[in-house]
Amino acid sequence: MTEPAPQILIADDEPLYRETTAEFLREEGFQCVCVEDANDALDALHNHRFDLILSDLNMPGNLKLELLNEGRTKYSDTPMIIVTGVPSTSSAIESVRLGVADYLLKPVKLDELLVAVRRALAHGERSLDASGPRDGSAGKSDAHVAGTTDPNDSETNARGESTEKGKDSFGIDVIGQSPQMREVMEIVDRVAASNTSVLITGESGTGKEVIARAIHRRSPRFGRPLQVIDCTAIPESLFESTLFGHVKGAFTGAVSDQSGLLQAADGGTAYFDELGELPLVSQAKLLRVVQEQTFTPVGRDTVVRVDTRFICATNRDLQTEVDADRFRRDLFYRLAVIHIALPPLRQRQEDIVLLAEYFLHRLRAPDSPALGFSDATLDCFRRYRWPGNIRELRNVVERSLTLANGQWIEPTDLPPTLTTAVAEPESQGLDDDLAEISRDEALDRADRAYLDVLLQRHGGNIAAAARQAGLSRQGMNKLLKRHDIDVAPYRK
Ligand SMILES: Nc1ncnc2c1ncn2[C@@H]1O[C@H](COP(=O)(O)OP(=O)(O)OP(=O)(O)O)[C@@H](O)[C@H]1O
Repeated sequence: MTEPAPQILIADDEPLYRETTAEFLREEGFQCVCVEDANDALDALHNHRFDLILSDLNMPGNLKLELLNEGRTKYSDTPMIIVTGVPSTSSAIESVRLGVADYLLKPVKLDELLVAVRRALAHGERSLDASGPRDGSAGKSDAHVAGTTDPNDSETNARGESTEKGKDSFGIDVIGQSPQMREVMEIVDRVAASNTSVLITGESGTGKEVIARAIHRRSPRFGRPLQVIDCTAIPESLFESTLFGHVKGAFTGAVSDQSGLLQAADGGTAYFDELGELPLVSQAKLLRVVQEQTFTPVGRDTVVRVDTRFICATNRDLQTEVDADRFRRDLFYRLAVIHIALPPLRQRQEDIVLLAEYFLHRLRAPDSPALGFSDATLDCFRRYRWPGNIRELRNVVERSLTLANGQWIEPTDLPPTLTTAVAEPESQGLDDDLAEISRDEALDRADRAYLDVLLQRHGGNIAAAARQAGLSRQGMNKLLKRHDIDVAPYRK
């Protein structure tokens, strides 16, 4: 017997969009019902069970996002995809808070829409079939949604996912159309369901955490926490108590029993950020957990068993670290079963403008005069080297939105360091003898020259330089260390 075609409710006040979407989805084997405003949509939902709601935001009867609110509360089993031509940060956040399956921007490419529809439907089925996520958020869909309740929430969200302060929490997970990113996403889709350890490498700001979250969201572990563990933030002496927990009195200052971060990741995913910075002593302790999925809290003599998937990230070349005996070979092989190498943004030309537009739509205040980027600005974006990668691009867009007072964001609205670097390629430290050196060396020189200009501009102020470069302070410190740059002379 053939399965009945999934039924989709399309709510949109643009007749052309509504009808072409319905026609396309019907050709793909779905049944569609079209309505032109939120009231009709709510009536339809009241009278009929749909498998998916595809809804515009700006349409009659939806001024206060009534359809979104009621759709997600009364009909929470029915996944919902928002397709909007007028995105706003608040509506995106509200959509994410309410657990929409996807938040797409018009014009939507039909193949993208199809992927989103299939994914939402698949998840909707899973939510109904399964007993539901262990945290009780049954019925909510995942797909492209980060599931963050508050963009500034630095603790854990409703599903127990740790979220990092200041991270992109709009809800869309991975933006990218370049062949490299398509390949990455294919791996993500293939590995998500398994328990295999994944190592993600790439320069700072290339989206390693975004990819880790994408894997977690597509895995059966979704609904359980994704616990972010920043290896640089744990002092060697506190590694065991932080990760494994301790009992009261185990050491001076242990005033009560405390469970560790790995306990919090039980059933879910542990994301070890900056793995390459982990001291050898701590590496040995981590190896045991990865191998045996057990650990002993400090001061206890019984072991605790956990069921955790390990995803690790680093911007170091771990193989080189292994060869130099700075990283344990056995741990490396355990953790790098699957290796995802994220290319720097400058090597994903197709994604630069896409991401810039994405951030513009996401960050733009409703009353901002800026509608888009001028051609000259897009040209700068394409030619710039983006040492801080996607994080830097996001910061540049955010800054330019604050400065822009016309319809188009112009190069004058961009940070001067960016326009200068684009205008004077020689200031990037590239010599005539380029052909004589390796590409890595050329990129290294450019990076050093960039840091030199940056530190001069900011008088050696690391925090300000990091902000400008779109790096975290820690990331900047690491970069300076890698290039052996002393900031003291810049401060004079
Ligand atoms: N493909 C993407 N689509 C949309 N946003 C992205 C993408 N990749 C990265 N970002 C955004 O760029 C910023 C940096 O991403 P992320 O923190 O994942 O990078 P990272 O490689 O883990 O950085 P670090 O090495 O410094 O920890 C975040 O705001 C993130 O949301």
